[in-house]
Amino acid sequence: MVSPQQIENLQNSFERAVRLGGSPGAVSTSPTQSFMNTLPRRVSMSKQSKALKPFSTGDIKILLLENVNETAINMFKDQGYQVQIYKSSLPEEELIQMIQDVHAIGIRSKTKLTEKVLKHAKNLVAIGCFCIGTNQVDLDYAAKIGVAVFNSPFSNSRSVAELIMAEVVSLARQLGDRSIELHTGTWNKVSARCWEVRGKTLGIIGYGHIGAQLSVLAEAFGMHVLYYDIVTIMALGTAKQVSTLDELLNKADFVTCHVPATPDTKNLLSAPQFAAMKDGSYVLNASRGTVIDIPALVQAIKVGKIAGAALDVYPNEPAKNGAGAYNDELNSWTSELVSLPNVILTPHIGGSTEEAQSAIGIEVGNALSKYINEGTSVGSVNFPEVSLRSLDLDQENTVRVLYIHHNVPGVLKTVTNILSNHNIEKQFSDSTGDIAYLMADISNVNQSDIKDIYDQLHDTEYKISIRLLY
Ligand SMILES: NC(=O)c1ccc[n+]([C@@H]2O[C@H](COP(=O)([O-])OP(=O)(O)OC[C@H]3O[C@@H](n4cnc5c(N)ncnc54)[C@H](O)[C@@H]3O)[C@@H](O)[C@H]2O)c1
Ligand SMILES: O=C(O)CC[C@@H](O)C(=O)O
Repeated sequence: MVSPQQIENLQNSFERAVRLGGSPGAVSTSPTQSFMNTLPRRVSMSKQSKALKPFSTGDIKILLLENVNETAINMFKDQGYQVQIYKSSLPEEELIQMIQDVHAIGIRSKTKLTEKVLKHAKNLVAIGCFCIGTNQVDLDYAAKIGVAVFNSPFSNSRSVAELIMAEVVSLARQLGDRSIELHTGTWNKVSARCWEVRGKTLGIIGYGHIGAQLSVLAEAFGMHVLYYDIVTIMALGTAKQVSTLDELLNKADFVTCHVPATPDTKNLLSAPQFAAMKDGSYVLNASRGTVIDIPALVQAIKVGKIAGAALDVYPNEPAKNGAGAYNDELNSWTSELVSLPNVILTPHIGGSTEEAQSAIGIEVGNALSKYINEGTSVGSVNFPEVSLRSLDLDQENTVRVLYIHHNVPGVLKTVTNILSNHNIEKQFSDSTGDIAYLMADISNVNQSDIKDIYDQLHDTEYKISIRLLY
């Protein structure tokens, strides 16, 4: 039960935050309604935590592109952030304009956050990829300018695995072709080269979140599962890891790709790999468009080596939905591909289910909010993962220092010197490559000290960016 006194204490702490407003890098505000709604949960903890809610959240600008789910939109709006929403991605020039003054940007797989684009982001602290893949972001450059990138590593894995299973059955039964024929009035009741999947072998390239999930579903269909991965991974069920890609290609009836887009996976399946596959086998790709050499696949289908394919991803994909968007201008081989029999083409919908999108919205929305409000970088894909336990409610005049810097000797000594007039209650520092991130809670800080601390940290040689939260 929350006592009136407890609530009053909490409100007082926010009023104090409002009074501290105007310090560099952070201004304060009263708590938002959503935050107040969580009061009973927060204050019933045995040791009362002071949730940092340091900014004037009304000043935080978030740009959301590519139809990011409403779970995230609502979360940001509830916190009082200014949220700008677009259903599609933006052309580069427009993106450069829009990114200039936002504090966070949320994207999916289409928006390319290149060095050229990120150079124009003056206030950006975080990027949320509302998906699994992060190859659309220049992660190293983002880290170099102190921008943390978050994603949702497995919220849509099941959706992709289910789609692949559906496609395995559909390819085996030539379902796409039968459906198109009937839509145009042709009755074509055939069984030639239509198969059950029971007893057939599924070859999974990349046995991560999706590959492993798929393995379980395939075995439930009575399939044998082989997988190839660059690391040794424990098999689920009776699946077997093979030691070479060729072994998998030689033995599988269906080959499906679930690897990230990396230089090593570019054209992982090309003419030699199709040649190594069994006659009449099938190819599926719901990973990234660069993983399969599509012109080589077209050839392998034309000569009858490959009996069908299901593709969800392409080297170039349209920026938005619409008729005529998928054409030869986008990828020169489009007309040839669409004219082939038993080829299922989907518009990058592997992770597009209500369940997945809603879960991704919550996960990435939470990660961005925690990073903006508290500096917690846990889950970041390009940044040291740093977190400190919350401040206690009764910790007056405590400031959280977030200091991102180049990972060179002597920096911590300099920073500790600057903070040494105050009590460093706790601190945590970690580094990844050249980027290091220090989080420290310092107490006994008067309002008048804050600007001074900020200025001194700002003048340090190896700083990348600083935020002070209170
Ligand atoms: N179509 C969609 O809508 C959709 C949805 C989600 C994910 N994806 C894509 O699927 C990819 C895989 O997703 P995941 O969640 O399973 O990723 P994951 O990171 O959990 O698993 C990837 C696996 O691939 C392995 N791997 C990496 N390079 C390899 C190589 N050269 N050869 C063999 N194995 C290699 C890794 O060791 C890892 O086990 C993502 O990177 C993303 O690009 C697409
Ligand atoms: O939703 C998207 O745009 C991307 C889905 C998928 O490719 C992912 O990486 O999670």
